[in-house]
Formats: sequence, structure tokens, C-alpha cells
Amino acid sequence: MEEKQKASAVVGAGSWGTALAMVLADNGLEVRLWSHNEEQVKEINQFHTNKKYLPGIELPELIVGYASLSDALANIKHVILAVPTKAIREVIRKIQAVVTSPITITHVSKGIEPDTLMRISEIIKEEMPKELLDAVVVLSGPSHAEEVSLRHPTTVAVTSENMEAAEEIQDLFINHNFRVYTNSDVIGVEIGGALKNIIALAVGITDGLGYGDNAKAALMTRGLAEIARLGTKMGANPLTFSGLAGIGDLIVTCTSVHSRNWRAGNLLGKGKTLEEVLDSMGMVVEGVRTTKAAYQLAEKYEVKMPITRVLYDVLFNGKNAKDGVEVLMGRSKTHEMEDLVNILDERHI
Ligand SMILES: NC(=O)C1=CN([C@@H]2O[C@H](COP(=O)(O)OP(=O)(O)OC[C@H]3O[C@@H](n4cnc5c(N)ncnc54)[C@H](OP(=O)(O)O)[C@@H]3O)[C@@H](O)[C@H]2O)C=CC1
Ligand SMILES: O=C(CO)COP(=O)(O)O
Repeated sequence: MEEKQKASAVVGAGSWGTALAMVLADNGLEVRLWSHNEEQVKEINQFHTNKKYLPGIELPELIVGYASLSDALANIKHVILAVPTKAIREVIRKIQAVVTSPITITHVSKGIEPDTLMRISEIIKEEMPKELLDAVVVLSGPSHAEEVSLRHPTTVAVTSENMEAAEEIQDLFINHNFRVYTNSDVIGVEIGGALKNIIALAVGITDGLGYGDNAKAALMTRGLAEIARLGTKMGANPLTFSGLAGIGDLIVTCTSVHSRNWRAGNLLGKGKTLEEVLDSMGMVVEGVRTTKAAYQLAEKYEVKMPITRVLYDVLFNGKNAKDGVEVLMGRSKTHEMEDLVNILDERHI
């Protein structure tokens, strides 16, 4: 047991997995960083770099790259899962095939699975045999890997149905540069983290079209309103959307040059096609698939999500982005808070 606590495994060596491995190593833990790319594992172990995902960053020696998942997970209690949402099922199936004792999985991904409309913690629970899963923890918040790897001040939230497990993960990650709060609202944290990517895409588009800060503030504020409506209808605590996984992450993703979602939107606004944009990014743009999932969730829960709907038409139905803005600005007049208040009433909150 003692040996199990000393090492952690990070599954997925993209920008976020690598930056989080650095936080754990800074806290004195041995970190096994698994990648499905053997060349990348060699680079991590020989040169202590991960140039594709974190150029210019030297990785601590406590981070050891692993190409074998069973070696990486041997005698490990804490597994940090850092792959894009669309890879979660496949990777969890691989994990459950190699672990022999119960693990706590902390996922750090921000997405919803289209069609099943499942949150990532739900996918993990569906795929992992109960006897091999101690707890699922979610770590989310305003945190670009590029800045975390420079040890710039960052705050995130952790949540779980098992708050003792969330507190354990808080202790594992917290340090002077990386401040970790707890939050007991799993639905709100996962919905906030996933859906802010949709709004960042939309803000990127209006920036690309040449609209200014008024449009940006409008999308961020009304975007948060529709995220809060859907999340609250799904059972989240509305206060979560004014926290780190809500407005916090929305701010950073809509305003940072590091945001892949914002950058993708910006290229769309400048006239590139979705295919051209995704081909040029080289990293995951979660907001595209999440727009589809949120569009479906809005239908299922009968929640008004005008920005998501318009973005869905821009991404998947060939709607011109400028026309999309016209649609949003031409909607019939409404009260700013009424729909959320109605949802709160329905839930007797
Ligand atoms: N980057 C950031 O600042 C933050 C990201 N996140 C979230 O973290 C999640 C991961 O994103 P991020 O690290 O940024 O993404 P990146 O695109 O930087 O890296 C993704 C990593 O996952 C690997 N991968 C992709 N598919 C598979 C698969 N099927 N099996 C195994 N490995 C796979 C990629 O490998 P390969 O190199 O072969 O493609 C790559 O190593 C996303 O949900 C994102 O929203 C959350 C907070 C901050
Ligand atoms: O979630 C993030 C920052 O908190 C990362 O956002 P992007 O995926 O848009 O880069």
C-alpha cells in the first residue's frame, strides 16, 4: 500500500497529461506517463522533453515515459486519465484489461459523448468493472497546460461522488503554483468544463469576423446563461457555474491565445472550412463534438440554447457565421433570467 501511494500514472501524454505529470513530480511523486506513441516515450526518457505538446519545457526526472500500459499501471492506486473525450472508452477498456486491484481514476477531459449524451465520469463507470474502481474524480477549471508547465499560478476544482477521494486528489496535486479546491457537484463541474468549449468556439468566430469586445462579452455572458440552464435542468447546483469550472474556465478559454477552441473558431470566422481548421490544429478541439452533444442535450431536456444551436448549424449545416450572428441578434425579445428562474422553480430551489 505504501508503495502504491508513491507513484501515480498519467494516461495520455498530450499537453494536459504532461503538464499535470509535472505538477505531481513537483510534489515529489514518481510519475509514470503512458503514451501510445513509442517515439514520444523515447523522447520523454532520453531528452526529458515532449516537444510536440509542450515545446521549450524541460520535464522533471521523476517523470518516466511508459509505452506498456500494464507496466505503467502496475501497483498504482491513482490513475490520471488525460485523453480526448472521443478516446475515453477505448482507453478505459485498455485500462480495465490490465489492472488487477482497485484504482481511483481522475479524469481531466472536457467533453460529452454525442448520441449517448454521457458525461465522462458516466462513461468510466459504465466501462470499468465495479470491483476494479475505487472512485472516479473529476479535475477541471481554468488551466492551460502551457501556463501550468511554466508553473504560473493556476486554480482548479476537483469533484467526485466520493468526496474523500476528491480530497485525496486535492492533496496529491495542490502546491504553491497549483491551487486545488473541492466542489461536490459532479454534474455541474463536468457540464461547465465541457460546454465552455462551445462558447470559446463561438467567441473565436466573432473575433475572426472582426467583431469586438462587446460581442465577446455578450457571447460569454449569454453562453454561461445557457450552460447554467442546461446544467441546472440536468441536476447541477447553479452556483457551480459561477465557480472555477463555470465562469472561471469560460473566461480563460474565451480569452486566451492558448485555447485550441478559440483558435479553431477564429480560423472559422476568417473563412476556413471546419475540415481545414481541424487538419491544421494538431491537437484536440473538444468543442466541435461537444456542440453536437449539447445540441442533442438541449432537445432532450427542452432547454433553450440559442448559441449552441446556431453554432451547430455553422459547424454541421453549412450556415454562414455572419448569418448566425444575425439569427442570435434577431431573436424575439426576452427577460435575461426568466428561463433559469423557471428551471429553479421546477426544481424547488
Ligand atoms: N491542454 C490543456 O490546456 C487542457 C486540456 N484539457 C482537456 O484534456 C483532454 C486532453 O487534452 P490535451 O492533452 O490538451 O490534448 P492533446 O491534443 O494535447 O493531446 C491528446 C493526447 O491524447 C492522445 N490520444 C489521442 N487519442 C488516443 C487514443 N485513442 N489512445 C491513446 N492516446 C490517445 C494523443 O496522442 P497522439 O499524440 O498520438 O495524438 C495525445 O497524446 C481534453 O479533453 C481537453 O479538453 C483540460 C484542461 C486543460
Ligand atoms: O480547458 C482548457 C483550459 O482550461 C483548454 O481549452 P482548449 O482545449 O480550448 O485549449
